[in-house]
Amino acid sequence: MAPMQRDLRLTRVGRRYGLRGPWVLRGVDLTVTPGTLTRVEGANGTGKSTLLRLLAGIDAPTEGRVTGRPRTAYVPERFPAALPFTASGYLTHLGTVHGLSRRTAARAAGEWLERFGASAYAGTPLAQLSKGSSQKVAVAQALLAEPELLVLDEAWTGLDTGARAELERAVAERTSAGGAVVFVDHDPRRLAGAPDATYTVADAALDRRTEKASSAVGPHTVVSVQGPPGGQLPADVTRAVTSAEEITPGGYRLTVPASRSDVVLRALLTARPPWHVVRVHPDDLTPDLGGRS
Ligand SMILES: Nc1ncnc2c1ncn2[C@@H]1O[C@H](COP(=O)(O)OP(=O)(O)OP(=O)(O)O)[C@@H](O)[C@H]1O
Repeated sequence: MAPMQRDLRLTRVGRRYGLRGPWVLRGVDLTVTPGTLTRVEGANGTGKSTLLRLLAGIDAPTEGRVTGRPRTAYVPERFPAALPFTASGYLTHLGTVHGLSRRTAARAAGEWLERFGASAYAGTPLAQLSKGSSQKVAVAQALLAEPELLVLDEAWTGLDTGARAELERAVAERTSAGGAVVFVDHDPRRLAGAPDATYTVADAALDRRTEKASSAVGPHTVVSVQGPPGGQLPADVTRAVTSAEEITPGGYRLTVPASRSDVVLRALLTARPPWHVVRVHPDDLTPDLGGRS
């Protein structure tokens, strides 16, 4: 499956509804990088869904530019359930729209319904599904597309515990595969600690929370690795490290928060081809940036 190729970028983006409507968003600059997870927060009615629709490409800005559009899938806050399809018929249809053969699409539809514990409703017309079950179909249609960018607007709402966990897993799979995920969720514990960036929408603007603060302090480990000259570090590694310094062609010195060293080592060793881990040692030289170590 193809990773996202380049950054999606909003430049001085503004959106208002109607000619004289108030600016819901104005002067928004935002870059979404391949392999990253981005959280968007904000009080009710501040413009989170508006921002997500712009990112998903289903709405256009009133002013400003959007560049680098990846292949995108979107789970809207409200899923249009009144379509004349069964759950599996709908997913299979969408799979073929995404270029899958009918047979492959039907198999993928079945697999996603099973992952979300919705196999029993495969043959049920969408209009007869409960809210939670139709939410599972909304999520499955987005994941089925194996998108480069996945945009989730309150996608966990209405899902049962098992399906909620499954969606968190699917998000991690997308970012590991080099895709990007942007989400809004009212539960602050949703994917806590995982986002690479968190933005708050307020007063039509976007504030970036100082992120990676927790990774800049505390104990670090230095990992020396060797890959092929010109080889790209796996996306999971780039996401987790505090710094990556190329010392020789293909030879990197990675400074990794100790809490993430397992993740980094696993990603290096399971990469194809795997990276050679030359040395792992605690870093005594990392400046203490205010945290106690
Ligand atoms: N299609 C539309 N037409 C007119 N106004 C709209 C439209 N969509 C959103 N708005 C207005 O834009 C503002 C921001 O709405 P938006 O749905 O983006 O906020 P939100 O932060 O997602 O809200 P919530 O947390 O309640 O879902 C609101 O004042 C809303 O009424």
